[in-house]
Amino acid sequence: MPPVSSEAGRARARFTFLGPEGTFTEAALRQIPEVAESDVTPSSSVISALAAVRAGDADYAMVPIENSVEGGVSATLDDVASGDDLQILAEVLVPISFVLVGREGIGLDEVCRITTHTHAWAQVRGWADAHLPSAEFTPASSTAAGARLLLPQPHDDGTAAPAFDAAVCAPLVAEQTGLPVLAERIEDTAGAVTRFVLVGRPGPLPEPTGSDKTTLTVPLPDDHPGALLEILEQFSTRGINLSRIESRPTGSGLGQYFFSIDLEGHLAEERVQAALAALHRIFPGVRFLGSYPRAVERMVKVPTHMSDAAYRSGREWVAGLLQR
Ligand SMILES: O=C(O)C(=O)Cc1ccccc1
Repeated sequence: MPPVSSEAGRARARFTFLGPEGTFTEAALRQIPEVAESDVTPSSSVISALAAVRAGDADYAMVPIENSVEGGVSATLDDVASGDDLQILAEVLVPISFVLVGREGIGLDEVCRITTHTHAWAQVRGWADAHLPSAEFTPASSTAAGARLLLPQPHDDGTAAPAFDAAVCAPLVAEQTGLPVLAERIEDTAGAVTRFVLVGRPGPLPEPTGSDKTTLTVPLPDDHPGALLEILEQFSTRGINLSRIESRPTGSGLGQYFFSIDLEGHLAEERVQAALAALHRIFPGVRFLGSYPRAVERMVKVPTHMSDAAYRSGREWVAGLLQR
């Protein structure tokens, strides 16, 4: 990422994340070296974390964007697609494994009410169907927030039972809270990975590394036949590979969609600039959400005729023709 910057006059950068302490998002944030020297404050939702950045109450927010099993995190994809512009500065991958923690004194066979984040539930549903078929699920704002609902609440006199019997969360949360672990490694798919992004306000781009991604959203006009094909053509004719493309409803009516796209390349590259300029010509609502290094390095192989040198030489040739 570019050098971490804080608002004028403030010495330390301010980071926020989908909290509370112990979420997978916090594990992602702790992978950013600059965080050790910065102020870190949890947010209670993805939307409030991004709102804090937009309002200038935080400089950066870490939020989940995509899971290898469950797909896109709609709260993030939708929020960055509208409102004041934001910019992705880095991506982080976190391997995901879940435990089931219980409220004090409960056994696995007594669990009737489970809470966790919807993305966690989607990844343990098979295990829950097999082991706790009649348990009822209630969504929580995050895995760690769900687990904390099993602790005696500050206003309790100790007689009220928690509203839930068990929660699905990271093993770290069991250590942090002392909640008993009822079952371990309960994910249905071993090796699941969640991708998180560090988001700031628009500013300088991270330097190109040759192993970069660029994220965009493209709203689809409903009177534009072949729109998807036209979007894809801008990338394919310039040899640009897409690593993610998904459609999301805009929320403004049935049939209104935008595409959320990750492509392999950096805005500093001529072929990416050319594709974006063409997209903007056809779909003026296109939104640039940042160019940043891939978490796992994979150098992009650019065909010779799509290289910066080839673009430059084409431009110079045309300029020469005009000067004859
Ligand atoms: O709730 C969390 O801990 C999160 O960070 C969101 C999430 C939930 C499930 C898998 C990955 C991330």
